[in-house]
This record gives sequence, C-alpha cells and structure tokens, in this order.
Amino acid sequence: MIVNEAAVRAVGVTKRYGAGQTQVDALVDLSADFGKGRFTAIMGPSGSGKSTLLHCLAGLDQPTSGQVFVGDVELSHLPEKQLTHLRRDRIGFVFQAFNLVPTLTAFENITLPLDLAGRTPDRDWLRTVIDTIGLTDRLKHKPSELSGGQQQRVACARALASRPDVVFADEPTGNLDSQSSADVLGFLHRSVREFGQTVVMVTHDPSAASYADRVLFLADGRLRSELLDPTAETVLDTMKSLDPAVAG
Ligand SMILES: Nc1ncnc2c1ncn2[C@@H]1O[C@H](COP(=O)(O)OP(=O)(O)OP(=O)(O)O)[C@@H](O)[C@H]1O
Repeated sequence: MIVNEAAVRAVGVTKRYGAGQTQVDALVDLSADFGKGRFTAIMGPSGSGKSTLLHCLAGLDQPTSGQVFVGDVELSHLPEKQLTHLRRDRIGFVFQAFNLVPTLTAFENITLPLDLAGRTPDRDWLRTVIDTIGLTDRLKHKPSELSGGQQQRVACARALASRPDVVFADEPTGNLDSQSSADVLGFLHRSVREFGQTVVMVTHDPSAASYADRVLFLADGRLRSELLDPTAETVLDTMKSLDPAVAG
C-alpha cells in the first residue's frame, strides 16, 4: 500500500472573508497533505477555521490564495462544471444533519447520487458497504423510521457508494448519542482499514478523533499541532495545551 501519496493536498491556503474592519483571515498560509487510505481528524477551537478548511479541500469554497489538489487535479483552475463533476464523482460528504431525502427509502438514498449521475452502481461494492453499515433489514425504511445513528450510517453509505477518492465528514457525530457515534465512527474506521478509503473529518470530540490515524489541530486559521495514533487522552492533552479555555 502506498501510504505517503496524498489524496488531497492544501498548499499555502489562505481564506479571507470581508474587507477592512470586518476582514477575517479564516485560514492563513495553511499547507497539509491528507494521505490515501488514511483517516485524518481536524480539531481546534470554535472559529479556528476547521469548516472553512474542509470546504476549501472539498471544492465547496475557493481559497483567496494558495492551491488545493484532489489527486493531481488543482481545483482553482477547474471550470465550475468540471468542479461539480469532480465533487460528484470523486468526493463523498457526510454532514452533521444527515441530509437524507425523507420520501426515499434508505436504499434509494444510498444510490441517489449514482442515479443522479446516471452511473450503474458497482453491485459488489454496494453490497459490501451495505453489509458493513449493518442495516440490511432496514433498507426499505424511510429516514423517519430510522434512529439518528441509523440515518447517519445511511448517509455514510451514500458517501461511499461511488467509491470516492475521499470522504469529507463535518461533525458527523455532532447530533448522536455515544453508542450511535461509536457505530458511525466504527464504520468510517472500517472503510479506511478494510477498503482503503480516505476520510477527513472535522470534530470537537476527542473520542471521535481517537478513531483517526492522525489529528491536525488548528488555531486562528493556522496549523498548530499534529498527533499520530491519537487516543482520547492525548487529544485532550493537546487541546488543553493549545486552548486555555479547554484547560479551564
Ligand atoms: N461566510 C463567512 N463570512 C465571514 N466570515 C466567515 C464566514 N465563514 C466563516 N467565517 C469566519 O471565519 C472564521 C473561521 O470559521 P469556521 O467556521 O471555519 O471555524 P470552525 O473552526 O469551523 O468553527 P466551529 O467549530 O464553531 O464550527 C471565523 O472567525 C468565522 O466567523
């Protein structure tokens, strides 16, 4: 397995909002590689730039300066139509609010992005993903008939259905109890370990971050620290050293 090859790369990314008195530098000259087949968590205090970074990496927002690469494609040079195709074909998204379509069944939600793209699902892959989320008996149910944790696992399966180059997850366990969080994180972890998927996840929760291979810590739009093979304890210790508010 090639461990060091980057699925996504930020090079000198700055993101500035507003101007003059209201100017905010949400990201400042930030560079980071996100290795293929790796699970990376992004942490940092509120307002440190986590969501902005995720949106820039996913081509949902444009850096003010600097470059973002998905594989070897540089996003800022892509016309909007190609960017839309790249997001659709090569990137999966999981959001805090599960964002499932209420009128469709779980199975239909999972295959919706492929259907919209006019792509034939890879049956074996779809079966693997569905078996791994452990909801085989709930596939004909609508989202309102599923628990929050089950809905988020459906959202994860939807993100993986196209076998994307990278899955971006923005606070995927923010609305879940601890057991449901463990189910969702366990699934993301398995998708990396067993299927070689790449996951980049923003979280506030040290135990969620401990499922990752690596944690990046942001503060004031800058990369401040990095932890490999994190545990909830080492993540919390690093957070305390970076943010006096956490240290209490
Ligand atoms: N559209 C916008 N216009 C102006 N300022 C913005 C915009 N989006 C974000 N910001 C500012 O950029 C900074 C970084 O915001 P961002 O949402 O990336 O932080 P975050 O670390 O994800 O925060 P949280 O943990 O609270 O979600 C903040 O100061 C925020 O107020």
